[in-house]
Amino acid sequence: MPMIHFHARMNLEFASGPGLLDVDFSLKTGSLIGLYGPSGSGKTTLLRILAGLTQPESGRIRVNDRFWLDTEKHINLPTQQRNVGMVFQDAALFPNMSVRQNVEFAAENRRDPRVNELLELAGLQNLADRKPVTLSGGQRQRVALARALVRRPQVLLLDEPFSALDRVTRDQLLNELLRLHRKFGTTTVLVSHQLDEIQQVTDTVLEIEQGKMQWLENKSENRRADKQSVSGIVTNIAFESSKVRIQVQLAETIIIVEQTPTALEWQIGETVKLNVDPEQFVRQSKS
Ligand SMILES: Nc1ncnc2c1ncn2[C@@H]1O[C@H](COP(=O)(O)OP(=O)(O)OP(=O)(O)O)[C@@H](O)[C@H]1O
Repeated sequence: MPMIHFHARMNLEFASGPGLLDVDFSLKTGSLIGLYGPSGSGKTTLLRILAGLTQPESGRIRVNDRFWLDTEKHINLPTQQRNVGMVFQDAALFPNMSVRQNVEFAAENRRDPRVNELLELAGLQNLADRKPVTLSGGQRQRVALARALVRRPQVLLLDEPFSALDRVTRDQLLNELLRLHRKFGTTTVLVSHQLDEIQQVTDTVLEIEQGKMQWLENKSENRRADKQSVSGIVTNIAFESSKVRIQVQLAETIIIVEQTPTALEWQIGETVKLNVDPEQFVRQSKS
């Protein structure tokens, strides 16, 4: 079965002091995995090692039959030869090029039919002639995703690509990511420090903390089971700059739910159902 094997050890300066990044995992080619962990735990470093942007003290990366890295044998393929696509939090698009030109520029051949296919799949046809400066953050990230996929990468690396976006846009883009993944089957690593974001697209989650890893598959099942559906009445809606704080009265508890203004569908006095996840809500006792 086509697999990716990754093993790397590297000394890092964590916030708490020096420590070792020590990661060893295998995944099936074509899978979508989440890489989850707190800030400074080693997620970006792991992606950089995969991409060939950082070299660990020791390690081995095998993608199907090809070694990208083998420190014992002094193999270390440069990034250009690793065939990875990358999307970061802030899409660095070429400002002087249109959306179409940005995607074409990344393609091996400007006339590759994949350019049009991706513009269409990412919902960018109507924006194809616009310059990045005229796009919203979500639209820019769509262009970045299309650009990363146009070269048919073997591995797609996504480093918190949607974390600067509002929740509604983020959810939309996560759905689009899932659709693109199902269509192309590109092996994808999605980094986030928000577990709920990752769990929207995959149950296969690698947790990394202070450079040490563990698989979270079972924990994610448990977390889902933890959620409870409860009914409550909306008792107050307060608009703040970029969000809405909605107060929902349950039997014994008042819960504050934060939403973006565009997602607001509730009215005061309405009975609503909440899927309660303790990490998503600020609980307040009834006074
Ligand atoms: N080349 C390096 N040498 C030594 N230490 C490093 C190196 N690169 C990063 N670090 C340190 O390793 C730790 C992990 O960094 P990394 O960027 O991988 O974390 P992260 O999990 O991606 O964090 P965030 O979610 O904030 O982006 C940090 O404390 C960082 O300062």
